[in-house]
Amino acid sequence: MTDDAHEFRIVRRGDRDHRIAVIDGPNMSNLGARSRKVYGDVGSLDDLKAYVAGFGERLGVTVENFSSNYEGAILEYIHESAERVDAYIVNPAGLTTVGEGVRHALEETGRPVVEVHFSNIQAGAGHGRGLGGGPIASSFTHTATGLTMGMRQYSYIGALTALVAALDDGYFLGEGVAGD
Ligand SMILES: O=C1C[C@@](O)(C(=O)O)C[C@@H](O)[C@@H]1O
Repeated sequence: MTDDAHEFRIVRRGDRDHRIAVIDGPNMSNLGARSRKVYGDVGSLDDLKAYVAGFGERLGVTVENFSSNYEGAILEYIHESAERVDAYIVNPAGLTTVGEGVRHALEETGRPVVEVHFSNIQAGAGHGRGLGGGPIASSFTHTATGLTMGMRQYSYIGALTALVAALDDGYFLGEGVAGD
């Protein structure tokens, strides 16, 4: 197969350069040294950031990466970025079950928020794409716009692609419902 066989063509219904913030929470800075079984072969958090930003470029949007091991730093980033970004993708990582402050800050931006995880955090113990120890309950999902998980780094690509389609779709984000 040629490289071309692995490319896919991107056709968007809009052409606006949306700005999408991708936030990685505590422990993601250690990505290169984490469990291969759960996190796959991404070499480092910087590699992940470059991969997601590069995909954003191909989609015609701007990806703004932010990561921190400190909850307060994540809160301050959300507060100061809310005016300029169109949507958030967040891997709450170590804050997944306890991140009420971050969840609330994201909710208060009024922007779409897609939660992402490498693993399927709801999978049972022994599931190939789960965390190993069995399911955990995210405190983010109940106010998120959407969720992608269980597909390692591709969860981010799924979130980004769906968000761009949604941002291009005036009905999705507006008051109206398609068909109104
Ligand atoms: O750090 C992480 C990463 C994670 O959010 C994931 O991407 O699968 C899953 C969380 O349970 C864990 O604490």
